[in-house]
Amino acid sequence: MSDVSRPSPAEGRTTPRTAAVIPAAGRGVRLGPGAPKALRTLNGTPMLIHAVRALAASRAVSLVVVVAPPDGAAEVKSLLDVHALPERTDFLVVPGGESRQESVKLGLDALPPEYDIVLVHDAARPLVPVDTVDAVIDAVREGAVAVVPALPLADTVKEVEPAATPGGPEPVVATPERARLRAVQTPQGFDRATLVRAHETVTDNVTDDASMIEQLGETVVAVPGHEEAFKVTRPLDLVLAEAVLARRRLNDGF
Ligand SMILES: Nc1ccn([C@@H]2O[C@H](COP(=O)(O)OP(=O)(O)OP(=O)(O)O)[C@@H](O)[C@H]2O)c(=O)n1
Ligand SMILES: C[C@](O)(CO)[C@H](O)COP(=O)(O)O
Repeated sequence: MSDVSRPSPAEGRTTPRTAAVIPAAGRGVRLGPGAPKALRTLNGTPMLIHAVRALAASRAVSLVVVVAPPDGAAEVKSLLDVHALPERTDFLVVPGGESRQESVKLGLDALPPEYDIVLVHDAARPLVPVDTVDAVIDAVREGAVAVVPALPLADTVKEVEPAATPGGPEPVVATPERARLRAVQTPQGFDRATLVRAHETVTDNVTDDASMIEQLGETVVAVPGHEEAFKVTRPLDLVLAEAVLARRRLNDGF
């Protein structure tokens, strides 16, 4: 295991530059038939635009790389052109791949050299609050090589064996201690060089980037996540996302 500390800004370096990679190339099979998930709308605005705005709301993020559905890069570029986005932020669009992991790698490959910190954020988590984004960036700036926002679980979790017949009962084999479990969200934040090394060396299919860092033997730390950073995965999540947006409009007074 290597040392997780890197020189921090306080130790004399200039503040490292931060870019965000937003994988948005998934189909959204669990959401049901329709356009690719990132292009479906919430309160009339594509989910991807909500996610881009959420990341660009952080003053630390100066570049957002959107990884578009493979045949949808032109459509994503025009969406970024027509929706209001902060002028201080640069945007790049690249076509994605077959898996989330491949899409993130394609986004990383497009990053200009001057970025030292990389956030990876699901387009499917359109409502992450800026405070959560900033908490992740701060933890990386303070020296962690990999940071995940995480929440305690409300349900008890069981480990099961596969069912003997599809849809049949699954034998329960273990009940992990819930107090030590966390549900992890995005954006996950990384020292860029470590994340690139992980994507170049880990060949297993994994469901998040931080687990690739764990496979390198590096330390991943968790910071508090946020309920509103939930992932839009199934149809009911769309209802929840619309409700969160309605509450925000009410709170903002318009
Ligand atoms: N080939 C892929 C697959 C997924 N993603 C992105 O990874 C994020 C998390 O994935 P998930 O929620 O599983 O999205 P989908 O793969 O679209 O969902 P499903 O598995 O239901 O098809 C999403 O923003 C999705 O667009 C991606 O960029 N490229
Ligand atoms: C990266 C992630 O959002 C962390 O919880 C999650 O693992 C993505 O999983 P998916 O099945 O690809 O949506």
